[in-house]
Amino acid sequence: MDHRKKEVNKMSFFKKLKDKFTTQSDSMTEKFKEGLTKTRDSFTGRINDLVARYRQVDEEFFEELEEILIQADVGFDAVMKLTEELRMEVKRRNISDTKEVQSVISEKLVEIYNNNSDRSSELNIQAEGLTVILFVGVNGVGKTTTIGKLAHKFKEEGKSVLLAAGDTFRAGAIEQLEVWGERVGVDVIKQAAGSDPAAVMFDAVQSAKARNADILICDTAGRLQNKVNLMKELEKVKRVIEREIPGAPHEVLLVLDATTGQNAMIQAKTFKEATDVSGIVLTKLDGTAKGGIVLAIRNELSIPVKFVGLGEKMDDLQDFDAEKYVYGLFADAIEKEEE
Ligand SMILES: Nc1nc2c(ncn2[C@@H]2O[C@H](COP(=O)(O)OP(=O)(O)OP(=O)(O)O)[C@@H](O)[C@H]2O)c(=O)[nH]1
Repeated sequence: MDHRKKEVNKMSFFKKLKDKFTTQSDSMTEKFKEGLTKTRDSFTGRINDLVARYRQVDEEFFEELEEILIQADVGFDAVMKLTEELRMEVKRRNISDTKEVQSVISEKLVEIYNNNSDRSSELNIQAEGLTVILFVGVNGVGKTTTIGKLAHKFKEEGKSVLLAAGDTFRAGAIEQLEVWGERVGVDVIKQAAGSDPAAVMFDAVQSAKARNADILICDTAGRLQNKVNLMKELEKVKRVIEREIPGAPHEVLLVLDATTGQNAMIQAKTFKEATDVSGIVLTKLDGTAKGGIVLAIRNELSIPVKFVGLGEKMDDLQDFDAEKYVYGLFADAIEKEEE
């Protein structure tokens, strides 16, 4: 009986993920696997190597593991939390074989992500009436591309979408948004460069209401140099939107570039102080070997990652899902897991 119980316990998290994600091929899971190739090759490759070198789970093993996790941008606090829980779990389940630990690591990564915030990863979309989504973030992180991809996603779902060119500050920002609008087939509400972003938002909300649009996605300027100005501008924009539609904006999404590591964390902290960020979009996760940043963000900021950018194509913006993410990280080992 005891033995059987152990076998059930050993029906590892890897096996669970394998059953869930490989029995029926799901294009979203494949995207996570593909998009996380760089991280998998380095981070997971190093974990495999660690497991191969250590037969026993001892203190040195944990120390090396901590280093690997920190180098993958998981973030110091999250790493400490993770390894502390791992130590307990290894004791509790009486695990001595390092191979088994890999699956427990993946399980703990999901737990740490999912337990860390009461806010869900799902977008707050209104069942009826207009949903307003405000995008914030510094220039160059992929904000415009993400707005375009998200507009495409909503259109595919049959929703009517409108874009607001609220970045009136950066040269070319309005035109760039228009290019995306044309590509996706949605209209862009704009004014001349240099005009008041709050006035653009007012127009955009009026148009969205007049057209009975489902979703209004608003771009904003990403000036960070002066936090007080940033704060004032975002407050004003939000006030105008809220006055027209009580309860809006329904989401304030901060776009961060995963390849910038600690810089992204600093930006996130500044924006969090400037405005009430409801979710993060982490772009270019496919372009970094340090995909652990997803966990650092969740752990240090307690803001859910709502979307991740896993490539440059229109359908490369994916809803974030912790299990799919971990599957992407450990895909090779999970697929090899025995039946
Ligand atoms: N590989 C990859 N590239 C991305 C992703 N998201 C955006 N990019 C690319 O990043 C570059 C910058 O994106 P843009 O949307 O143009 O961003 P930007 O105009 O520099 O700045 P903002 O719009 O102000 O953020 C573009 O070449 C995008 O194709 C992603 O998830 N993966």
